Amino acid sequence: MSEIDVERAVDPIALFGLWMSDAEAAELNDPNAVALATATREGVPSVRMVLLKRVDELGFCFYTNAESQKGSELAENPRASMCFHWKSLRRQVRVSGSVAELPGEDADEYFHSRSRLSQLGAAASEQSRVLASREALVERVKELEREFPGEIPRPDYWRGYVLWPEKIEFWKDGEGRLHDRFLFTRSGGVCGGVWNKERLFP
Ligand SMILES: Cc1cc2nc3c(=O)[nH]c(=O)nc-3n(C[C@H](O)[C@H](O)[C@H](O)COP(=O)(O)O)c2cc1C
Repeated sequence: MSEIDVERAVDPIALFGLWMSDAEAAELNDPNAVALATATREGVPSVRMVLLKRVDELGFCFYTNAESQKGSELAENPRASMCFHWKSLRRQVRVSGSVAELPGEDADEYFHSRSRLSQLGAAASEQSRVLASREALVERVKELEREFPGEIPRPDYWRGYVLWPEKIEFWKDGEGRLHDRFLFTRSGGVCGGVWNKERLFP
């Protein structure tokens, strides 16, 4: 991707797609890994990695346990921020906005597209709660294997989320710390809207 493309870009979602393709070609693993920051109602922040599974007209989609720390925080404060860092490309993308749950059918489809082992692991995990021992987790997986020899039902707490971007910032390493930064800000309501683009000091 050339400099000119970043400078000329008017659609941040399309630009993100191009950068993600570059990352898929360049990164050793998990180019879709992203730091997801959430906060409590009082604004106490927390951050962890998740995998971005899709970007579409609704926004940036990921899947997790609704009863985890992030799930609880999103339930009480449905706003979040994401930060991608592709080391091999020396690029960063930050995204922030409001978060909504995806429909159950969407979560069903993705849950059942995963390997049986991943489905068992998700069903067995009371994510973010205290676990007495590793053996207890392995035993829980074995129980579920016996209970569900066929399809494993998606646990109700296993859900998809979509971050509706209000701001997307692209950062690209430059010589002598003269990095390029472009901030796209959406205006004009929750459906569609218009992107405004500004260059920022590095
Ligand atoms: C590269 C990477 C990708 C991850 N992807 C996910 C994911 O897609 N969904 C998820 O629930 N946890 C994922 N995790 C685990 C989370 O970082 C975290 O440990 C877990 O979700 C519990 O977070 P919480 O207690 O803040 O809710 C991933 C971890 C790493 C290192």
